[in-house]
Amino acid sequence: MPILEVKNLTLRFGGLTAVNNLSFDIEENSIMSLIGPNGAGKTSAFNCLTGFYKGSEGDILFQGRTIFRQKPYKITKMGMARTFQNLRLFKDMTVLENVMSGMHSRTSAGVLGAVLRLPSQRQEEKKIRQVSEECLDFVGILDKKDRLARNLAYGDQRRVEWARALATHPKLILLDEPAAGLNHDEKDQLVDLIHRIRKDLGITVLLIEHDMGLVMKVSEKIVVIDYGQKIAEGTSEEVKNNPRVIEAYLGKEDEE
Ligand SMILES: Nc1ncnc2c1ncn2[C@@H]1O[C@H](COP(=O)(O)OP(=O)(O)OP(=O)(O)O)[C@@H](O)[C@H]1O
Repeated sequence: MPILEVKNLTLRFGGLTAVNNLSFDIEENSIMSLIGPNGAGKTSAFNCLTGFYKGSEGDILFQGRTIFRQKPYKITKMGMARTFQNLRLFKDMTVLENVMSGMHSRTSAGVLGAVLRLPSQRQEEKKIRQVSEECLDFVGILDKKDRLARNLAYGDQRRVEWARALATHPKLILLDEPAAGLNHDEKDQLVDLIHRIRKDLGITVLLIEHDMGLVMKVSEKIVVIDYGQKIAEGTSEEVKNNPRVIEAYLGKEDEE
């Protein structure tokens, strides 16, 4: 059963059509990648899925319910989490505080409880801390939880972002270029992490990624877009040998 159904999604910026009549499904508990040359519309499509951009036309169903043009926090609450191409950490907060901050959209004790430090609030805070530590352990940086985010190496800062997204207990996680800036070993660890996110946590993964080695290693399905339109869809083998995909990539390289 698909966890996400994108139906004829179109996004226009004035005269420019960034996403053009795009349709695809993501099966529950699978790993899928959205790829395409620079400027193909991948991030724009991601932003529509997560509510950061409001699509112009089409529909997006998450677990059978429409999320088209919904607010980002509502979509997070429904069980979709994302990371960003550019890190968005609170650099002067600790690693643990950064992860805990991601869970506040899901708390229930309310503002009054927070101000008065009611027992219910303290209980909830304890739970948030525990889950955040579990997520930091999962991504392999629990030992760095009390360090300021700004003092972490770049690869570890990326891990904080992943932990923060995982802490919201998503059903679907969207990773926007998770391998960008990582070294060879870190990329290998990322491949392992993506597999564990699906296998151990039962979370469906959608990624945008330029690193084709990584995409080919983890994806069960790949959707390729160019100029906002889907040009191919299939397994790594199918996509790799598709003449339209080869042309889209080589054509763009020639232009550069
Ligand atoms: N906020 C915006 N306003 C106007 N045009 C935009 C906006 N965001 C993206 N675009 C345009 O939409 C098109 C698709 O851009 P997008 O960033 O989605 O591509 P991409 O596939 O994610 O590229 P990359 O791989 O380089 O990140 C581009 O032509 C881009 O210039």
